[in-house]
Amino acid sequence: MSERVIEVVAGVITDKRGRVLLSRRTPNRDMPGLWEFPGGKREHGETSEAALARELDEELGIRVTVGAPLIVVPQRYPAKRLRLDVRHVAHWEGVARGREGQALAWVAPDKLGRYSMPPADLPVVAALQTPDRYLVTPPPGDDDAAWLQSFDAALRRGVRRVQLRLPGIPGDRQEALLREAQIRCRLHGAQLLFNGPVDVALAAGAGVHLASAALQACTMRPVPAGIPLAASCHHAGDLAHAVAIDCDFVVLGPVAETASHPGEPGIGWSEFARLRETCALPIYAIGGMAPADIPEARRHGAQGIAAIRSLWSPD
Ligand SMILES: Nc1nc2c([nH]c(=O)n2[C@@H]2O[C@H](COP(=O)(O)OP(=O)(O)OP(=O)(O)O)[C@@H](O)[C@H]2O)c(=O)[nH]1
Ligand SMILES: [Mg+2]
Repeated sequence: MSERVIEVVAGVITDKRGRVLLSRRTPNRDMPGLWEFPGGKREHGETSEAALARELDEELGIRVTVGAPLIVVPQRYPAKRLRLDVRHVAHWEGVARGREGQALAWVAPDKLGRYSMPPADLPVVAALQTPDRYLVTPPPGDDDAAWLQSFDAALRRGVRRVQLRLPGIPGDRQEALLREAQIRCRLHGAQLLFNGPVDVALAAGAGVHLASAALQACTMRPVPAGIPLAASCHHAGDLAHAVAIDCDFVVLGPVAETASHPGEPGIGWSEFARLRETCALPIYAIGGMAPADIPEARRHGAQGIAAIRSLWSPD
């Protein structure tokens, strides 16, 4: 698809209580009735900051200082392509009101999911609500106690989402490690997803991470809503299938070359962003990724990074 990409900039405006401002699209525009982050199209020659300040004045009557970037979402809709550049608003002055007749709502971040929003906003909401890094566990070797100590250390360093992946480990040992990992995740308020049999994951109170073959074998969501479901994706077909079975998020890659597959180049950021356009899910970039890559990942529409080495034992 080669048609022009519409550049849109939107703001995350928060009040003193941490609530986020949403604005409702009016009946005379596309996607009427959906809630969105206030903002609009960047004009020719305008910087993103200037465009956002202008739009927020026109639409809400407030004067703003644009803050840190949150995420840039490349998104393809049936009749157009856009790049939604979302910025935090660092400071604002005035009284926000719907100057174009639109309804406004101040929404607590954990309630954003209750508002129907355009597909491009799903990754934005995920970026506000959920972790920017997803640890994939390395195999335990022959020392489970040492492995669990490293697991604890990763949680202490701030990991809050974990895929437990233990290839080649016998079932009973795997289940014991899963139980121990779940105890530790609960202590730290972290989310655990098991890359293994669904019944074993559910019995341990964990979510499910589907390897790409397991994803393709699923014809419907294998766990109830409320139990986290993720999948590993390598191409557009995987992403479409993940959407069809209603995954909560996915990982996509390899983006760069990895230590485990030397000599195999990754898909790179532009291909990542191209694949990202087609699907409205939070997507972690995997393959040679480290926390230092998170800003770049966010600029290409990723939720953040998924990694083994760099999140398990940082140098
Ligand atoms: N402002 C904003 N636009 C979004 C979001 N999500 C999203 O898909 N869009 C899409 O991005 C485009 C932005 O258009 P807009 O209608 O706000 O543009 P605008 O303020 O310049 O208005 P105008 O072109 O009607 O004068 C629309 O196609 C809109 O559906 C979002 O969170 N905020
Ligand atoms: Mg607008």
